[in-house]
Amino acid sequence: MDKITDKVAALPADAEYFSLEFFPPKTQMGFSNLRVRLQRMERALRPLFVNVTWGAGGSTAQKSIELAELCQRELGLTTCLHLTCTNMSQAMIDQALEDARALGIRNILALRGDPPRAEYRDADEPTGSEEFTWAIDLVKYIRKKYGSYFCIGVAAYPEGHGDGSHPEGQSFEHDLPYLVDKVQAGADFIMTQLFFDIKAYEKFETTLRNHPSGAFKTIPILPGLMPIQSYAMIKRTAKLSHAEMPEEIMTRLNAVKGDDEKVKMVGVDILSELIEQIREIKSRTPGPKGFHFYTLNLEKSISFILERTKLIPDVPEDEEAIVDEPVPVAATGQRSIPRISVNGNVPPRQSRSHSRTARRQSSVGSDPHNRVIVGRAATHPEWEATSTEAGVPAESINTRANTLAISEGEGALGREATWDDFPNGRFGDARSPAYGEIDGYGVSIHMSVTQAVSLWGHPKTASDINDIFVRHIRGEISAIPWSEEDLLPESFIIKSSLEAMNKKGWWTVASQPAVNGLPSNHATFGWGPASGFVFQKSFVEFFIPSADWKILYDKLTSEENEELVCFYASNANGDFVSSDTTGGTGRATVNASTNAVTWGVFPGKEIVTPTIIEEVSFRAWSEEAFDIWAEWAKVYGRGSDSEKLLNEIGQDRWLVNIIHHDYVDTDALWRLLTN
Ligand SMILES: Cc1cc2nc3c(=O)[nH]c(=O)nc-3n(C[C@H](O)[C@H](O)[C@H](O)COP(=O)(O)OP(=O)(O)OC[C@H]3O[C@@H](n4cnc5c(N)ncnc54)[C@H](O)[C@@H]3O)c2cc1C
Ligand SMILES: NC(=O)c1ccc[n+]([C@@H]2O[C@H](COP(=O)([O-])OP(=O)(O)OC[C@H]3O[C@@H](n4cnc5c(N)ncnc54)[C@H](O)[C@@H]3O)[C@@H](O)[C@H]2O)c1
Repeated sequence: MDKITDKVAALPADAEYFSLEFFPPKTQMGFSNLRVRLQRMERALRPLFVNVTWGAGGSTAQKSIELAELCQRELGLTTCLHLTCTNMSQAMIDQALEDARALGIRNILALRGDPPRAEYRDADEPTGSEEFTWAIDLVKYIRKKYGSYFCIGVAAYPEGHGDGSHPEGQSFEHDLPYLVDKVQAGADFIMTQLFFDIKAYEKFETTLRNHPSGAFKTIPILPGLMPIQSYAMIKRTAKLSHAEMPEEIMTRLNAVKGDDEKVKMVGVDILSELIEQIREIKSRTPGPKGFHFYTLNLEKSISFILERTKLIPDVPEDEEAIVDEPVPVAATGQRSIPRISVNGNVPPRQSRSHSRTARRQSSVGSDPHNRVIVGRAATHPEWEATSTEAGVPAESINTRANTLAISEGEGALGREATWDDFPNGRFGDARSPAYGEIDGYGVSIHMSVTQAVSLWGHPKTASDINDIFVRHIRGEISAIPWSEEDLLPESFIIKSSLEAMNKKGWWTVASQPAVNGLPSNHATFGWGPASGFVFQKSFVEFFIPSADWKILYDKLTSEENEELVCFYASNANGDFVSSDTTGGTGRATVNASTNAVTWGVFPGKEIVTPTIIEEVSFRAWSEEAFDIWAEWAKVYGRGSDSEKLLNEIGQDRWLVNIIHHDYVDTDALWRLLTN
């Protein structure tokens, strides 16, 4: 029984169940580490099913299928594959559905993805192919082609969908008729966008359940919930998802915002309370009650929340003795999809008890406040073993392990689970399964054509692009395709240097100024626990024309500078060069460098290094950074001047990241680059 609706129907009427969403990790090490994490989570948390995300436009197609294969076939988890339908060819959709079927996957979350860039879809399509403009087109297509083989889910938005699809603005009322259509076209269940505003959710579920069409009377509706992993992350994600953060929640988060560990703990409280409130709303409709969690590939917060709210189902006595026989899969990177029959030869799993009255009692309690051991060195068995497996020399891992402080604690997952303190952002820990993603939906400029054009116009020359970057530095436009937000206040002190770089066509996408020992409660630079001191090395990441890069490279590798800077650079063809690989200037080639560029010293703790720049994370990010040129180009019509310009520019640039080691001379990097 692998269709979600069959599994839900088999549950007792008072049962609760939940699903966990994962995205394909960005690095090989992340994938290996996710495998171990998934095994742990599946055994300890027992989700009814798991979701695997799909990069908009098919950007993660192969990796998503690989992860779905791991979940469904190796771990035997009921898996729901997300699939988008815009900005990709019908052949890709067909391939994904065939792959899913071959793997024994019976559930698809049918999504639109990014707003369609219409002219791109038609280009490589044979005439007579399907039109995919909205998610409903995919729902209909799957039903037409596969009948009832797949159980189909669709997305819904308690606070309205917010990408500018509706000229009237964003609201649930605008979306409602289209949601009715999606369900009437054959959707079997609904999963919602993340939200924190319980009133909005109450209105959403009540309106659906009482809708005169009767379309939503009994359909499973799974509210989407995102554990709060860090203050900056949740604010960014809520903004991207157009989810309102109620004042009461913000007040609680603001009170602890400088201290990541406290933010996570308050986050567990907030989510647990939200679940209680949802329970009250759901109690008005008979039948099992489901919850969906956006895990962002992280494990600790979610396990505390599930334990606290007693959502983890009990293990029925007759299942205690069952040993799951994993189905072998190919190693990561060597994709092999066994062509098995439609019904698959995957051993059926025993049904599990999801009754509210038969919940597992935690052996360790459920209060994270008592169980977080702060600041232990991250000699984490999971990281070490699997990172070595992923090809990283043990020696370099140990160096990292000694400097990285990951808070460990127990809980449903046991001592092996980790918080992954700083996985996100481009300069987080590339070994973490969660590294480098904010939603798991792949490369995207996260906006409609109309919004993109209103921000960036129709650039026709490189100097138009200089203007866009300069205006972002000045705060005159709120985003560039590589950075969806205004600059942080910390960038203000290097604004004139950044402006000077962008004016000469060195387009900056990220940076930080040097800091030499400011108090951890400093208004602009402070972070971490009280009474500490924080430090930063200056760095800047930017696109530079090939011709300029040749000159700058010589400068960086000159005798005068080579000991003072580290750099990483790559282009759209994947050529890579770094200060580790230069040789030639007297310095022997050394092991891959690891640059802690932000660190903090706190009473009673080892040094904490939240931001690290190294080759593996730079390479993973730079591939995406170049894809973003192509994403931006798609905003404009095929063959248009802007499209041509952006595609050409993407080809002629290098992306360079330069770190200056002299953090005491806070102006050193900027003198080097602007003189
Ligand atoms: C649970 C969940 C999981 C997700 N997973 C992924 C993922 O893995 N990968 C990814 O890239 N994205 C994912 N997304 C994001 C999703 O792709 C985007 O939100 C996308 O912009 C809309 O997708 P949809 O399926 O809701 O689209 P649709 O149902 O097509 O709706 C999009 C908007 O268009 C409107 N609309 C629909 N039909 C019409 C019509 N005929 N005429 C006019 N307006 C219409 C709707 O009201 C809505 O405002 C997910 C979202 C959710 C909630
Ligand atoms: N695709 C990915 O893998 C990925 C991963 C992480 C972040 N991002 C995106 O990249 C952006 C940066 O994320 P982050 O977490 O690494 O860093 P961040 O947003 O914390 O920014 C890092 C620093 O760069 C500065 N900065 C921002 N824009 C700049 C610009 N145009 N020029 C110079 N400096 C600038 C900021 O003020 C800040 O000091 C975000 O928009 C994020 O969504 C993408």
